[in-house]
Amino acid sequence: MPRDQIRVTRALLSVSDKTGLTDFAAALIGQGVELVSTGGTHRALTEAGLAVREVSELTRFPEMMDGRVKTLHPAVHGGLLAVRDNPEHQAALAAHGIGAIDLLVVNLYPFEETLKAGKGYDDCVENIDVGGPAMIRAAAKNHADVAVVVDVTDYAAILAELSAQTGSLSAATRRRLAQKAFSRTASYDAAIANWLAEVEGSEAAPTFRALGGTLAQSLRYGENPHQAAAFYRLPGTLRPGIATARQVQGKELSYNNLNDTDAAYECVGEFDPARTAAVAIIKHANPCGVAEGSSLLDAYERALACDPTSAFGGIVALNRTLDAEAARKIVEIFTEVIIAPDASDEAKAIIAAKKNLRLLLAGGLPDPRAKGEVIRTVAGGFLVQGRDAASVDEMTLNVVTKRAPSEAELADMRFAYRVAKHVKSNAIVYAKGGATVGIGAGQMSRVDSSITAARKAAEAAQRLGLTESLAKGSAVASDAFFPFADGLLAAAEAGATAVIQPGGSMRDDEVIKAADEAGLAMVFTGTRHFRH
Ligand SMILES: NC(=O)c1ncn([C@@H]2O[C@H](COP(=O)(O)O)[C@@H](O)[C@H]2O)c1NC=O
Repeated sequence: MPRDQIRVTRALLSVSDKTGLTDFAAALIGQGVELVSTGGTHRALTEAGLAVREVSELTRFPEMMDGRVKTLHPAVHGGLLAVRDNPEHQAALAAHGIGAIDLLVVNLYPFEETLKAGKGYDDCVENIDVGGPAMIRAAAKNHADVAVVVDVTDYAAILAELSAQTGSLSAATRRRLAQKAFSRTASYDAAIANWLAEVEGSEAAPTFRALGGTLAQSLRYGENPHQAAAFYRLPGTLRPGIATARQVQGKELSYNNLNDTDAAYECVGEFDPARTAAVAIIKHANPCGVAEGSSLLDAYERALACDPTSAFGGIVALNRTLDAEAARKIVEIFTEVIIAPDASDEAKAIIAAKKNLRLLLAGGLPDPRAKGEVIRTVAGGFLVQGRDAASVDEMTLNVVTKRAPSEAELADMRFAYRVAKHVKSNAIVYAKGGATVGIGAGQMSRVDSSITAARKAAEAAQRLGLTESLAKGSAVASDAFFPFADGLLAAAEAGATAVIQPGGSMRDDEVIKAADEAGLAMVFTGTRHFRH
């Protein structure tokens, strides 16, 4: 186990982000610490009137090759890696005139920021730090004798400890700093590896997978209060979504809010704002109402009508700039989160009256066709797959029944299939006139989802004082094939006249026959939209 206290007598500072640097360095000098630093850091410190040696004095080499080589030298790495109570290491230091370094302060070239700024290939390559991670890893390995600081937010705590412990840092602090240092270099390298994979187009299953992120938000708890949780942002994400959205107002977001808002925004992203206004209302990551409309207000009212009971306490996602009319209507019922590309000032003022209501502005809509990866953990591992970027607009719809769908039925089929992609399997969606009228989600049997969706459509009609179910004359979408005719017949009984499904069941013939007998028009897409 490392010695408990190490006295800090010499520090090497090499930082790209110079926030808080001069105050920190001045306080270190005040603690009697000798400072060494690299070019730009040295410049900043001397300009502030601080006494600091340049690293080239130690290495007896100038910085060269645009800074690609400045600290990659035994005079630096020997000073970081030497074990203090190892006589051979000490003899090597003495023989080569190398001084030990007790504290390393490094933050890296801003690779992630360069990526985020959308800079080109050459800029990204130039911002891959090599000497910094090498020093960080050396100091972190040798945490028995060396402390390594990689985060400017740690400066204050380090100074407090140095001053409380008369210039020393404890083993516990050094271990904590070493852990953070290795997490930093790992997430940095992950960002680089994933960027290259994106640029070059990676293999489907590379031997090694790097996953790295930066804390976006500590969360009070996870899905349940007894689960710890936090939200991490992947580096370089430019696609608008939950991780890039700006929270304008409202209570702190919870784990469930983040998960549900993600589902809501991905769903509403299916609807091109240049073509139509659209709203998705989500509960427990499933849509409970989705609609297009002549305006956001119209779309919201139609989405809400599908299942207002479930919509209570839901997440509302809109595909256009939130306007005052829609905002006024949305705040009439309890809503957890609203997410939109933007909001008018009037809409913001209306939402502001509800202090707890979270308003997130994402700056744009996620492109549902954009390639990307989705990752989920399983016990002891994680699963990686491409995002479901398939769109019904690009599918060939094969009419398999005697009756071909009408134009209106085709439009409803497409709408229903677009929504079904975002409903947990087994997914059944009834839609009419560009609005869902009944959704069955997450049932273990497809026929149960059909029945649930039909019940929802009947209840929606009752609420409106109508005698006929809203499913009457609707199109029904199924995310995967009907294995038997029963689910399809349940839909026909509920009043659907048109069916869209991938097809591909061993019993497709039976299902098609049942559809013909019920007078339905049915199309096969050939593409499944499972979502588990
Ligand atoms: N090549 C090297 O030997 C090297 N040593 C340190 N750096 C980085 O240079 C930056 C600081 O440079 P400056 O002090 O010149 O502003 C730090 O982000 C540090 O991680 C290096 N740069 C890149 O690899």
